[in-house]
Amino acid sequence: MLGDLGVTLDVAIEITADADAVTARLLKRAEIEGRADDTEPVIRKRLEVYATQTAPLTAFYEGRGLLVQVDGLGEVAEVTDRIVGAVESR
Ligand SMILES: Nc1ncnc2c1ncn2[C@@H]1O[C@H](COP(=O)(O)OP(=O)(O)O)[C@@H](O)[C@H]1O
Repeated sequence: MLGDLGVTLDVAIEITADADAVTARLLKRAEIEGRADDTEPVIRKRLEVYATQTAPLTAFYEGRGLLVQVDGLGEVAEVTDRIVGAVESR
């Protein structure tokens, strides 16, 4: 699809964070924003779907030498700096 647009992919960034940290973030969002889908069973299901359907894609990008993993734990500003660093290193 990108090829049709004459665009090449420089990097694919995978932001990693363990399930407990992600669950805690979403439960906090539930408190703040009251999102009905931020309940523990729904979060667990979303993480399962990610693991089975989306995470396997990383092997595709890794095989092409495009994958960079960024640690998603820490303050938003720290994670942002890591992502910017990963993009700039390409
Ligand atoms: N580094 C972080 N530290 C703490 N909370 C975070 C961090 N990154 C994102 N969040 C919070 O986690 C929640 C989900 O993040 P978001 O990226 O919006 O997820 P979604 O993929 O559901 O859109 C949001 O409330 C966001 O503010």
